[in-house]
Amino acid sequence: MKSSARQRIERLYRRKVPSRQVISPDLSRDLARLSFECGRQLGLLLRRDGTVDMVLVGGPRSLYIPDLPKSRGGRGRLRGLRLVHTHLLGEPISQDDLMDLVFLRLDCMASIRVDQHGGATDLEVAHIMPGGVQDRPGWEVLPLIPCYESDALDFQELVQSLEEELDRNRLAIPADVRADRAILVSVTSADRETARTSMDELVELAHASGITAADVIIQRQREINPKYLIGKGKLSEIVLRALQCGVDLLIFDQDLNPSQVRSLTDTTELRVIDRTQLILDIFAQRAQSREGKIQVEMAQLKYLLPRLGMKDDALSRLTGGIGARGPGETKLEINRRRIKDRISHLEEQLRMVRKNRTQRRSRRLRKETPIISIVGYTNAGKSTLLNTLTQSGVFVEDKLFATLDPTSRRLRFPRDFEVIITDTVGFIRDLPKDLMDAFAATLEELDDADLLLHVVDISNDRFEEQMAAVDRILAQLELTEKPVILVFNKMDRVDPEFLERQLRRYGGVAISALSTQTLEPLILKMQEKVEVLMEEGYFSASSNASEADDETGAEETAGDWNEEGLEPDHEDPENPN
Ligand SMILES: Nc1nc2c(ncn2[C@@H]2O[C@H](COP(=O)(O)OP(=O)(O)OP(=O)(O)O)[C@@H](O)[C@H]2O)c(=O)[nH]1
Ligand SMILES: [Mg+2]
Repeated sequence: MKSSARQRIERLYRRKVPSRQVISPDLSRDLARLSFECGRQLGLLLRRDGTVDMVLVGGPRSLYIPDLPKSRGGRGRLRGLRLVHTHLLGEPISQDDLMDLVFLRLDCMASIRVDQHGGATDLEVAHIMPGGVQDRPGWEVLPLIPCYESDALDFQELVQSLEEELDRNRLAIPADVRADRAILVSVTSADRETARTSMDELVELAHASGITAADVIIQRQREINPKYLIGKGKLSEIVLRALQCGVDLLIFDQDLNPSQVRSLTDTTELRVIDRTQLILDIFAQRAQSREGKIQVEMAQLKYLLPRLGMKDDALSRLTGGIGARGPGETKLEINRRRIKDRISHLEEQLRMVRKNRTQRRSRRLRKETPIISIVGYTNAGKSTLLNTLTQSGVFVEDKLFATLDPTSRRLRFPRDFEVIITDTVGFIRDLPKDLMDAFAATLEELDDADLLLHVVDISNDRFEEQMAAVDRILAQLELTEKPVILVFNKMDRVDPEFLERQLRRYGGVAISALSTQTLEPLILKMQEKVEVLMEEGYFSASSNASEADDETGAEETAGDWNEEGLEPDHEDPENPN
């Protein structure tokens, strides 16, 4: 470019537009002329007060906007900058222009059409639509205005009404809810039904983490480009929705690799987390025991590690997690070295916690008390069942993952023998590999279980899928050899005929964990199973058991064995927990 042209372009920085105008007629004329002479698009990023923030020089057909500094105000706000640029071929506002309008949350995007003599003909202005109407684009392109009349459009009024409407949208939501809202996004090649199902679960997971879904966007595409994951057009829709809902958090149903997170956060300027991180967040909120907490922190750190080494700001957004519950406090604190040190420290602690537990457990094993463990998909009603069975105050809540730590209680059967019954954390489909360890640790107790109660929420439309997910995880944990009672819970919520059909098909017992009266068949079945196990000598491995056998002749009748064999335990004050 000639140096005279360069000088003239630089002088644009000194220009100022009256604050009521998008652009003044004389500045649009000068911009058109200069742009025509260099054969390049020129653009001005203008502040609200009409001063020039940045002068942009493009090619004949395009303009590249560099990274803008982080914007004020954050969510639900316009950036306070507008872009006015030239279109040398007299072309209308383009798709790219509209994308920039949305991604940069500009006050407005304007183009000056330049004719073949370098004259400024018309001004075209587009702005975001704060209202968000279904199936309508999130922007509006205003009718052309002749450039010499460009001062007729009241820019100040336009911006004010846009911001007012955005504020209204935002303020319509109570303040305490506002902070914890997100747009849930799924980008998938799966069929509609699968995508929907998975999304429903993500909504539930978000709920369990205390987050409301402001909107749900499912993008099905045949092929997924791993680099961009999602097309620019769709992404702009998401950014618009976020702006319209006053939300700054996106939760993806797919696991995102580090570079996907980076490119998404960079483009959208929103916080982006994936399903794994959401589950980790839930684990972090719910973990009670020392081991649970250690496991969750380890999983969080392991998730973080490969994501280090990206730009600082992206990292802080990443480690900020949902409510800054991530493991890191400040940017500086986080580096690979420290994280690795922390992980080995945690591993060491974990070894110690486990050793203690093994000792505790072997004490318990010697006592010969059968252990029954309740397993099942999350929200199936496991804790409720344990509660009702034992009248104990185990934490029950209508959220996914209400339980993260196994809770044990003693239960005395009608025939007066005792078992230990343990609750477990809910299983979930597609548990990410990295979470499997944390999850398995909370389930290690299951190794000791003599009998599993597989609780199924029969009132859930997808109970079969959930049963399969649980079976899969049991197989992964190598627990398939254990005897299982299939328990169809929430029978109060389904049609009796339907229930009958399922019972015929799968076997098992139906209950409503909420009501003690319905539990009898289950209790009888448990009793029966435990007795069978006892008859099979299931508990006679240790020396204690053979002593008991000698004294009571357990081989003859299980009843005798029950009456006397476990007697000492009834008074044993030791809490198995
Ligand atoms: N209608 C009905 N609701 C039930 C029944 N059993 C449990 N629920 C409800 O289901 C929800 C989940 O119960 P929980 O016992 O917390 O489920 P959970 O399997 O322990 O869940 P996680 O610990 O999160 O895996 C609660 O709102 C219970 O009140 C039932 O028999 N009938
Ligand atoms: Mg529970």
